[in-house]
Amino acid sequence: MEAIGIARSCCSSLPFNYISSSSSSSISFALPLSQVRRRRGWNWPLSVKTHAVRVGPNEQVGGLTSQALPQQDLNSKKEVIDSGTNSSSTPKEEEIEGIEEDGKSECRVTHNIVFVTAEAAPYSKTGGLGDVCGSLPIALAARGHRVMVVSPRYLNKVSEKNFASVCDIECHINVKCFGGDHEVAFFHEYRAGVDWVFVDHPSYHRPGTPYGDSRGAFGDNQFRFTLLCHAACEAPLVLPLGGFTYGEKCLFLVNDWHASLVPVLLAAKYRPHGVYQDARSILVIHNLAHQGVEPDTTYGNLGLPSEWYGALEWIFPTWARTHALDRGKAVNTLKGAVVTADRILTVSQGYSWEITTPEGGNGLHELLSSRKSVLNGITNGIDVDEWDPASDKHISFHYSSTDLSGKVQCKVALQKELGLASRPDCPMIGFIGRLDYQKGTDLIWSALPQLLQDDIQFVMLGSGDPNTEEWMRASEHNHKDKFRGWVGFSVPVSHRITAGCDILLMPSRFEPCGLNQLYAMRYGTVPVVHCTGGLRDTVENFDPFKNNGNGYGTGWTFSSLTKESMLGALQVACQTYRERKDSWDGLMKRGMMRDYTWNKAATQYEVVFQWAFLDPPYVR
Ligand SMILES: Nc1ncnc2c1ncn2[C@@H]1O[C@H](COP(=O)(O)OP(=O)(O)O[C@H]2O[C@H](CO)[C@@H](O)[C@H](O)[C@H]2O)[C@@H](O)[C@H]1O
Repeated sequence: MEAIGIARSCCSSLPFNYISSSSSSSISFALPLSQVRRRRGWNWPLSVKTHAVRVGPNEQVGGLTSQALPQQDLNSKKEVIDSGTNSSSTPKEEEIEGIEEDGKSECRVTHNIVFVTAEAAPYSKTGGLGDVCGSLPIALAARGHRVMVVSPRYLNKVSEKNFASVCDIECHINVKCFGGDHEVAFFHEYRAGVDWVFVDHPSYHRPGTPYGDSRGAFGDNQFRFTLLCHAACEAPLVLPLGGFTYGEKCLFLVNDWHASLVPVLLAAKYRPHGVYQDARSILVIHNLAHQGVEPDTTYGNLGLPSEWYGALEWIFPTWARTHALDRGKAVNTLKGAVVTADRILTVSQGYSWEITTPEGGNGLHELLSSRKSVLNGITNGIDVDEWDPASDKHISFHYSSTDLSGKVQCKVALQKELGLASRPDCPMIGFIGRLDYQKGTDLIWSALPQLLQDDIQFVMLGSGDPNTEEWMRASEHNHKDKFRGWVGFSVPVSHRITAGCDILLMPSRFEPCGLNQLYAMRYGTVPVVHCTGGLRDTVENFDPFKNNGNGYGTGWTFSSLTKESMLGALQVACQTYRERKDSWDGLMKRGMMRDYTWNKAATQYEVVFQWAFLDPPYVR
């Protein structure tokens, strides 16, 4: 094990690779963030005033090393931070983009990165989390980082084939939680430069999605994802992937509540014993609406020391309690990560602000606001190979921004597939997504009768809320000539809808980033979206007069979230489609020509990685 020194007080202790900061006004240099953290008044004792610091060079065991930042990099980094931040603000995305030029090729400072996630496509996917954790690791590996993704090995009849090339590496560990020892095994595949590691346990082998089945969420999800987190903490220490472990100096990227115990475990279980002193963790929030909240009596099951209860403690407000004797006491897994992670990221900049407001914070806005100094947003990229209209294997005709002729052929093929009249000139609107309150499908439900009075075709693909599924089936029955409701989950159909439609509708109540509007724009399908979160950040509202009358924008954003404003935006979009072909062409082409690559986002992640290593890790 490497040399670790336990330290001096916060104020004086800086890891050896810090540069002098006495004249800096930047918070990152003037005040170690762990100290800022301690001043926020969170609900546990603040008495521990020391933390571990590295006292010597930290050689890695693995092949690619996490190096100490070269002095020259630190200087340029300092400039980036100092130039755009005042003493209390978070570095902005523009600043993150400011050093993007540097990152076009391979990254100069590489890390051992461990993604922890409940989903990673193509092995498992119920939504955007799977997409992101299936692509971003590959983009980071291509830039020189050593990357591992740790996720459960879900086996149901449908998903088994997704894990066909994954091998048992015959490494078993016992996880102590839920009152016993639970043996988990590790499976592995090295693909696209990434170590895909799967945690195997009988609780991951059952019909349904990763989270539930037709009867609702699985009752033991807290147990299943507790296992995942414990196993993910062990993986870098015990798995000799390619002959070498990742070792202790790694960077955990923990995604959503399912992975949120990882930073708590690092702080509560490992660091007090001298392990993972040089590791960092970044919480990536894809959706704050799900926080992994369970009764407080379950805390003892999590394998955490009792004195860390405060990190997860969660008291429901009075109005949210179920009866007079309900004291509202719970444990909130995501909150634990918000408290203990070294940095926090969301999947768009707009959403990173929204979650600090009472409207968007799902009860965590005050805590998140208190961590603004380590909170950033980076807009997701997309897998531009999987989603490429010029080569997509799921569509019969191909096209590009320079030759759009295949697009209308895709539309006619889709109309045929769905049994709708083949009408190349009829505006075709699509919706793809989870049938969930978040996605605003209730708005579509209430607006459909009015919408279908117009001469349009409308196709919805989705699964989720049973009532909405039933409504989709009934609407298809009642509007056979205009509406199709495809209930289920089908990636090929989602590609064909994205290619075949003219307009993609996304009336999301909130949208941390949103991927479908990005796919749509890449396919020349014009998004009409509620102006929120990542939708606001990524869809530029159409203005025919801007740009010397040549037009500006890639779609329509409507606000407020009402049936009327949504119908209004759709009406304008359909009218433009019918009457302004030149404007429509401009909208399509501008959307198709944008840069959606993960490489762009990956360079921004790298800046945040550097910031994470500039501060000492979280210790209580
Ligand atoms: N029935 C179906 N059949 C086939 N494919 C389907 C489908 N339903 C959904 N999909 C696919 O699942 C993905 C959903 O992407 P979203 O961005 O809408 O993610 P979601 O809300 O799940 O995730 C959260 O995480 C992502 C990633 O960070 C954020 O973009 C988002 O805002 C946040 O809510 C897309 O690839 C979509 O095509």
